[in-house]
Amino acid sequence: MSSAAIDLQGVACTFVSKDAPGQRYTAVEGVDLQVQAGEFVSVVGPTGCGKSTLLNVAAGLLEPSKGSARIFGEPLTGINTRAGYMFQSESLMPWRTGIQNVMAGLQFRGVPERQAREQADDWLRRVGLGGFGDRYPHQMSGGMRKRTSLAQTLVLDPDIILMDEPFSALDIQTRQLMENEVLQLWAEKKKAVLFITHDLDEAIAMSDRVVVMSAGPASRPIGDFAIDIPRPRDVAEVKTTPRFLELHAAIWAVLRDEVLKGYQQQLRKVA
Ligand SMILES: Nc1ncnc2c1ncn2[C@@H]1O[C@H](COP(=O)(O)OP(=O)(O)OP(=O)(O)O)[C@@H](O)[C@H]1O
Repeated sequence: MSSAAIDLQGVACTFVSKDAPGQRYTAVEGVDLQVQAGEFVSVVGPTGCGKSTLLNVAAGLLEPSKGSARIFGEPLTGINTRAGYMFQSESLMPWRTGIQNVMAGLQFRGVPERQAREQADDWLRRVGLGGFGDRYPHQMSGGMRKRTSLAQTLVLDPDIILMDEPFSALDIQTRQLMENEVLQLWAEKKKAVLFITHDLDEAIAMSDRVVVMSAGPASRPIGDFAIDIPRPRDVAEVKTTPRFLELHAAIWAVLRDEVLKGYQQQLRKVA
């Protein structure tokens, strides 16, 4: 039996179609995807191919219509309690300060207030926000809110981190800083990461493996590339190396047609 951190076998997800409510739409089908403990895996693919759907399956937020999800060898039933999440959208509670946001998950788990505050304070410092814990989300920049979200996720010390385009709303400089910081924090603790992104450069720069999904319907992985660029990496610097460019060309050769198919489908939906 596989003891991968995440092991999706033969996963299919069928929804009632958003465009035609009487019909059903199979977003993903026949998906086998594993993330080993300590491995950083990115999933790329055309818009609407089912990347977030797979993440939701791994999170236990969505039960697959077919197939199975196992977490460290155990069948996943209900919410994946070994995982922490970071989504594209804001996850901070606007009525709580930064530190109160970071503490919330610990308090929910029954950690006493003082201990929770100490751990939250420590994580705020590690993400570069020491001394800013008393700010409310509306008093923070987009980058500070992301850092706070990162602290909120990591303070719970999850074995698996699920990230769905966490930095897409950030400007390019802040984004590169955050990507490097995530890599540094990941290198310290080596959690399993499943990272969803539209951005092939980001996927290659961050990951051990990049999985390419086909265009929908019934998307499935059609490419699986080991990223053999040495670590530690600086996400901006690696993009100029010959190996990065080779990998980029090889992956883009697979991804390009799917992106075009995905784009055509979007146009048909709009027409
Ligand atoms: N709850 C749902 N009900 C109906 N259709 C859904 C539901 N969730 C997802 N879908 C459809 O399944 C497909 C895959 O969606 P998903 O959000 O997983 O794609 P994605 O690859 O993450 O997209 P993007 O790259 O644009 O973020 C889309 O066509 C979407 O409309």
